[in-house]
Amino acid sequence: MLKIGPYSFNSRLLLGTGKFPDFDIQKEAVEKSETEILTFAVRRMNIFEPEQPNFLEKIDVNNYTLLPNTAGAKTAEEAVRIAKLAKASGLCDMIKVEVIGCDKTLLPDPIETLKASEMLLEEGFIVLPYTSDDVLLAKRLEGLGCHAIMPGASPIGTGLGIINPLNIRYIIEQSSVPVIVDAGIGVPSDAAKAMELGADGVLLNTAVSGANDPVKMAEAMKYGVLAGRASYEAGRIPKKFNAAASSPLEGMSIL
Ligand SMILES: CC(=O)[C@@H](O)[C@H](O)COP(=O)(O)O
Repeated sequence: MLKIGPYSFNSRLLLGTGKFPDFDIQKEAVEKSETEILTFAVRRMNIFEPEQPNFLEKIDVNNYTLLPNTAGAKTAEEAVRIAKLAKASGLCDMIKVEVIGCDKTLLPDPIETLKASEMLLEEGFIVLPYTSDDVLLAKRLEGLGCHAIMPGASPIGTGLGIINPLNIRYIIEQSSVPVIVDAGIGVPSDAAKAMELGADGVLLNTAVSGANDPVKMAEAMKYGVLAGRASYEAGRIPKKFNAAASSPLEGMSIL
């Protein structure tokens, strides 16, 4: 079970909803992924204009927990404004804090992310900040009371996978709240790697929406997350630098 604040989920895969070729493929991919949490940019939603086109229109949103995110915010104040808008429109009280500090790298602004998280916690939100893989910043965010920490594997949309597994491992080891590796996942083995490191979940979007076959990739990601989690729970063998026969012959007579 993935537990975030008062919420529990069976699936550990969180899926972004943007950039799909069309709404039918989006719907099918979401279903195949078996995700229970969908994230979307509040700014892209016509939340106060139900008659306008809705980019989740094909999805039965009652079957999912919607995780609004503050994409587009460049300051803490903007992020808080977006989060309040989401709450006012009746969306879930969970918020993914995304305050981008650089248009080229799309890396999160650490200071504004920290500020926004603090302000949103004071407002009673369930706060999930998207952060870099900075170990000390992750600790500071947890110290504020954030309900989960979402370190990036690599910059959004790059599909480069986990650039710094050691930092992700440190963040996981020190954290007493769920760690969800977010952004930069390219293939299911990246998602599996995150889970093998001990992540509680993985959030991804582009790897599925941009795949040649998004529906098949959504299913593959589901298995990647499941395999990685099972491997983590099973406990891997230690890495060794000396070979050890898989079928030891000691004590056996050679024919
Ligand atoms: C959808 C969302 O929240 C993105 O900002 C997220 O970080 C996913 O990144 P990828 O598209 O690289 O998976």
